[in-house]
Amino acid sequence: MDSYDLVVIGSGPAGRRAAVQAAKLGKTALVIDKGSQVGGVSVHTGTIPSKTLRETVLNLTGWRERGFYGRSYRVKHKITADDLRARLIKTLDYEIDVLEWQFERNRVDQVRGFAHFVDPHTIEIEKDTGEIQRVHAEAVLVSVGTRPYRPPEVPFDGQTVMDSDELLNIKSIPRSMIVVGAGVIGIEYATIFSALDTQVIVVEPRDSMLDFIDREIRDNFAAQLRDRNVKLLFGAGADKVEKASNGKARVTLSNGRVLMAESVLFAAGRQGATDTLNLEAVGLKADHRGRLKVDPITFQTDVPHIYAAGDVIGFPALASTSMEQGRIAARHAVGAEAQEPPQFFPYGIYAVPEMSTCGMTEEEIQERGIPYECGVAFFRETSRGHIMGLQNGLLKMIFSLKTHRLLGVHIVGEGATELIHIGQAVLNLKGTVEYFVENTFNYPTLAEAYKIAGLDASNRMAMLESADQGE
Ligand SMILES: Cc1cc2nc3c(=O)[nH]c(=O)nc-3n(C[C@H](O)[C@H](O)[C@H](O)COP(=O)(O)OP(=O)(O)OC[C@H]3O[C@@H](n4cnc5c(N)ncnc54)[C@H](O)[C@@H]3O)c2cc1C
Ligand SMILES: NC(=O)c1ccc[n+]([C@@H]2O[C@H](COP(=O)([O-])OP(=O)(O)OC[C@H]3O[C@@H](n4cnc5c(N)ncnc54)[C@H](O)[C@@H]3O)[C@@H](O)[C@H]2O)c1
Repeated sequence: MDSYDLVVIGSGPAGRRAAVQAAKLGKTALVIDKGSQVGGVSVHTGTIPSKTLRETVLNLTGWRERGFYGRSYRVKHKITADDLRARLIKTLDYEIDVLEWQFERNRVDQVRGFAHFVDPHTIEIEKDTGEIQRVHAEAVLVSVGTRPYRPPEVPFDGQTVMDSDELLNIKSIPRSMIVVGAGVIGIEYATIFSALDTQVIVVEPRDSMLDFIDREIRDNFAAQLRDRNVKLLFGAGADKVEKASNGKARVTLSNGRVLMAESVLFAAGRQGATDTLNLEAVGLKADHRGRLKVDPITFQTDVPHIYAAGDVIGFPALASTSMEQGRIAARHAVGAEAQEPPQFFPYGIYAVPEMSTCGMTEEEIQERGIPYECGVAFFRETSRGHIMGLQNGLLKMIFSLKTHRLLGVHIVGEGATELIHIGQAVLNLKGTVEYFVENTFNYPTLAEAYKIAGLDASNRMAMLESADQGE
């Protein structure tokens, strides 16, 4: 039986970072994945396909140019599902090639097959060929990720009623779509399809969406969606999803309302892929959503040499954070020094328009009773915004009145997911409003919005401080 310092189950962002990190430290590492190619959900059905699809849609529709040329401007008329897939295939091939090469040059071994535990140090792999292989592991990283939640009563058929994996293989672009669930997946795809002129209705049982985002940013985002006729139906969930005799999909809401559309995207959450790991053999148990509990600093499960990282441990369930978790877990597993995960990480929502956030929202700051002031800049105030024809886009920063430190940065609009990193750096380096006031930014750029928002906040903070001194 082959023996490894680290055996990784799942080749998504957490698994691959962990394996490469262990190999860089001179350890032997094996990655097992049941998929036919490396990369995990991130490469095959999640992050990369959805972001490639978004980019294709923005390019082919001419979305970014409509501020200048009007809402009817199109780069390509009659966009087809094949148009959307063409770029996807090329991008995925490239991603897989890069990953394969990374494993090769770092001497990370790979096996394709289903893995499950036999005992705490032995893992059995069932290969496609039917062959069974067992390996010994000094340490194990469980990074098996999640799969879409598919209730048995929903009649999934991959075309009329689909989950987010199946959406990537649609034969034609639907004229209308009901999106069940206003989580990140639902909202990203709802807005991407709306940009393709699909009439979209979003259904969500809660009274609002994406509550972890600052309310002012969420409200601005929702107003932009409503302005282009995306229907946001909150406060009633989908009770029943059916295929009607006319070939369309029918969704009955918990308040009795009935909706009909050409297609339904069912995006009501995801389920950890732990059910086939035979966790009983190692004395571990997943929760009702298939997730594993870990130590938040070391990523050890209750069995010290078995680690878990990535979506299988739950929030924040991002490719970005999964990679860092995997790296930290691998360092700890092989006895190398590992830093704690950083306090502030960014969250990027690649909707149309995009949003990004880092640090505390205004609501959280109010709850904690911290005295604060906000600074806001609209992209249309920047020269770069004029050049790009931007009519929307907003950057908001929140500062402590006492220490002047940046507490949170929140952006909606073009480039939000790139711009956020300036705010993230200042946050993690404990910077203050003075950083934005005293530094020069490239001109013309959208990053200038930081300067404008910093000045906005600083002016009001100075006013409040001079009033306090006068009292
Ligand atoms: C539609 C969508 C869009 C997303 N967009 C973004 C985004 O823009 N930005 C972002 O940061 N994140 C995004 N995410 C989240 C991101 O994809 C995940 O956070 C990330 O993929 C999690 O990585 P992971 O390492 O946990 O493993 P995953 O990527 O989930 O991969 C797990 C792997 O484990 C394998 N596996 C499972 N069970 C077994 C077994 N028993 N034996 C062998 N192999 C097994 C699977 O085949 C799979 O390859 C998105 C997700 C989805 C679904
Ligand atoms: N850009 C990104 O970073 C990105 C993009 C996509 C996904 N992700 C990750 O993937 C994970 C999963 O995303 P998700 O959107 O599937 O899950 P989610 O759990 O965040 O959202 C599911 C939504 O469906 C709703 N819902 C549940 N039952 C419903 C019903 N019967 N009718 C209507 N709505 C219902 C829930 O209230 C919830 O709002 C997230 O945690 C996210 O971190 C990240």
